[in-house]
Amino acid sequence: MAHERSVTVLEVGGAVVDRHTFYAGPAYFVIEGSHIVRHGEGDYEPEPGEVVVRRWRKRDRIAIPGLVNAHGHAAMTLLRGVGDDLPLMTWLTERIFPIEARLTAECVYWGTQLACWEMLLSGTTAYADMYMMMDHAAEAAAESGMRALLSIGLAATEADVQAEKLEASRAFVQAWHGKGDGRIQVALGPHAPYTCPEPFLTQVADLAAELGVGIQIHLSETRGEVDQFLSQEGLTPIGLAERAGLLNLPTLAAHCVHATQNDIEILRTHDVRVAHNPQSNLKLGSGIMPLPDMLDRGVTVGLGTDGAASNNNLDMFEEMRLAATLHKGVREDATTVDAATAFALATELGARAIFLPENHGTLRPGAPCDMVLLDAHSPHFTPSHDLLSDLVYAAGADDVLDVIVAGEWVLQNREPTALDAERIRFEARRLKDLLTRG
Ligand SMILES: CSC[C@H]1O[C@@H](n2cnc3c(O)ncnc32)[C@H](O)[C@@H]1O
Ligand SMILES: [Zn+2]
Repeated sequence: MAHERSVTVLEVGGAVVDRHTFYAGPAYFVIEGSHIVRHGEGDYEPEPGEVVVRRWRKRDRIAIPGLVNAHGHAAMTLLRGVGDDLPLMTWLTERIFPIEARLTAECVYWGTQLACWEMLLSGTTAYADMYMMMDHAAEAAAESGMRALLSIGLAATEADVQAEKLEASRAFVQAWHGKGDGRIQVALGPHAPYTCPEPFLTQVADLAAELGVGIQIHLSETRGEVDQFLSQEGLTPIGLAERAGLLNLPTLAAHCVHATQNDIEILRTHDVRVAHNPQSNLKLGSGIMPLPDMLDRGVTVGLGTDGAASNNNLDMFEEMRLAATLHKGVREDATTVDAATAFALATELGARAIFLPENHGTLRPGAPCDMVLLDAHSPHFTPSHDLLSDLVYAAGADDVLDVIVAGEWVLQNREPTALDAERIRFEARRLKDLLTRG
């Protein structure tokens, strides 16, 4: 007799398992605990030993893997609309840093809850976040049910402040790495070479090696940054990060807009993961990252929104579509970054970029059940010639109805199950008034 296993069966009207495998019509998934064990076309047929304990009938839904936001600053949702239409350095130093100096722990907590709510509503199940007062961000992330890679953003030029920040990062790793049934992961977060002197970057690398965690950093975001390092150090910011020893750790580098061909070789050699943030880079006037070159050279790239004050939303459907269209225009070649590639950037490759294990960002057997259910009756899927095309070029956040993470429903009919949307709205408005008063 076959060993009995309790399973949940989910029946859907269509599904994308990964960029290569999809069902244009009825399909089913068999879920055991938090993981997918198999999927198939049509109606569910039990296999020996399977005891169906729950059956979710969702033939009016299309299942896709949860989207992965590979770079952001979650609590900046409270700063949405602050300093629009300015270049990065003016935006940061004249508008963002002064208002961030007024942020409190409750701003970070409610700003992160607001970000999680917004991300769930647009089909994101995992995200990377670098910010301040991160214990409060971690608490909010854990409560949301999402997966998150979290880092305290480190920016310090004085030795005593640097030492203090390193100790805070050590404590944060000890408190949160692996928490929430493994959904919360921690990395060290040196903000950028222009806010962290090289010896400090090396200290961060040494601490990451000691603690067994990775790194998130901003690199080569603007031409001005690259020119500054070339003239002062004779190296690009990516070259400097390599010299400082950072790239020997698992590293997630945000932006890399002005990466040179030599920089791309450095990224490839060290298997650095890159977060491409096309909307933020355009809005801040930073430029366009050489995505096709990176992909051709085998660099792992994910997509990110960056913070809500430079995007100005956290919608990964928009990033996916922009990544697919922007580079076609730049190269004057409609075959560049096709729909399957754009979809992979927002799912499977994004998961690799933020160091999630094998199979994350897919609905393959063995993958965690991190799934988004879209409205199959939406005009965007009516009629459907090609599901991947519909997802990348037509669909949007409004098509998201339900979100499941690790087999648990975290959004049901567009209502979060673990977050209190009304309270988040109330607190966000109250805190905005506090932040901007007198
Ligand atoms: C020290 S916590 C993180 C820090 O990063 C700032 N930030 C937000 N967006 C960007 C960006 O595109 N480039 C560089 N820094 C950015 C954020 O405001 C925090 O101060
Ligand atoms: Zn950033």
